[in-house]
Amino acid sequence: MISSPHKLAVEELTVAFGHGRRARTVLRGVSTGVRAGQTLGLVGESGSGKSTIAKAIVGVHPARAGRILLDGEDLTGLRRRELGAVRRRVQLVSQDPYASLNPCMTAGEAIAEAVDPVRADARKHAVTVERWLETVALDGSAAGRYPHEFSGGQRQRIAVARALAVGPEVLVADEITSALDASVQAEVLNLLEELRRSLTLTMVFISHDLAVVRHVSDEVAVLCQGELVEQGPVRDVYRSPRHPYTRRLLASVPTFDKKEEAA
Ligand SMILES: Nc1ncnc2c1ncn2[C@@H]1O[C@H](COP(=O)(O)OP(=O)(O)OP(=O)(O)O)[C@@H](O)[C@H]1O
Repeated sequence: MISSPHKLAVEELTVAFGHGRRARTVLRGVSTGVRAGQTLGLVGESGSGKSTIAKAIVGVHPARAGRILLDGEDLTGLRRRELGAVRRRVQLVSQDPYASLNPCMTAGEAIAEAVDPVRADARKHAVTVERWLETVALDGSAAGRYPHEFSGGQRQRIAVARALAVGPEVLVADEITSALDASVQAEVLNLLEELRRSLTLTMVFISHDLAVVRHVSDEVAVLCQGELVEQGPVRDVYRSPRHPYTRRLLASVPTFDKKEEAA
């Protein structure tokens, strides 16, 4: 165990795809972290490696080098059997809820499976399923419907409910509102914020929308071509970015003038 101020820490993480001469390094020695109960915003242009970090954190992409620490415990070194329990403590919700929701499972079955992977019976877990659906402001009747029978915003709510039903300590939200209309986006974000507070979740919030990131995050980390160039309290980074890349990124959003940040 390593003592760290972070609930979740990423240390010198390198991720590459392919092998030999075809290998392509997508993340190069990235170090970042988020304190318990806080939200870390992760920003960077398209292709900078944000989703790759998210997937590496939940073990979808193996680390070529570096460590991912949860409460000081290195997840990259765990054996398969140990990994199962630990993985439940960190859940990923991504932009496309179809990626996290099985199209052949009803919302109720998906949530029941999250609660109890061994006996994923929606009827057995009906009360819990209904409670989770209500938590994300959906009607209990949603339990019997399939992902394609919901709107994009509703699907995203079910994906959030499914992830939270697992009982995670850390939620990694990867562009979860990008595909939604502005009004639905606000609803999902408000819901997420309420849940984060009530469940004292630690969150990694990935988005290309700098306004949304500023709204939800305590700290922000800036990724540029697979390298982390800056991290700090969100207000400081937005008000006085140190790295030229961060300055360029913020300058590309016209609403971020100094007056607004100073207010
Ligand atoms: N499974 C994969 N195999 C090969 N290359 C990949 C794979 N996944 C991602 N990449 C590459 O890694 C780089 C970073 O991709 P990633 O999806 O992490 O970026 P991102 O910052 O999340 O982008 P966006 O904002 O567009 O989602 C891209 O160049 C992408 O093509």
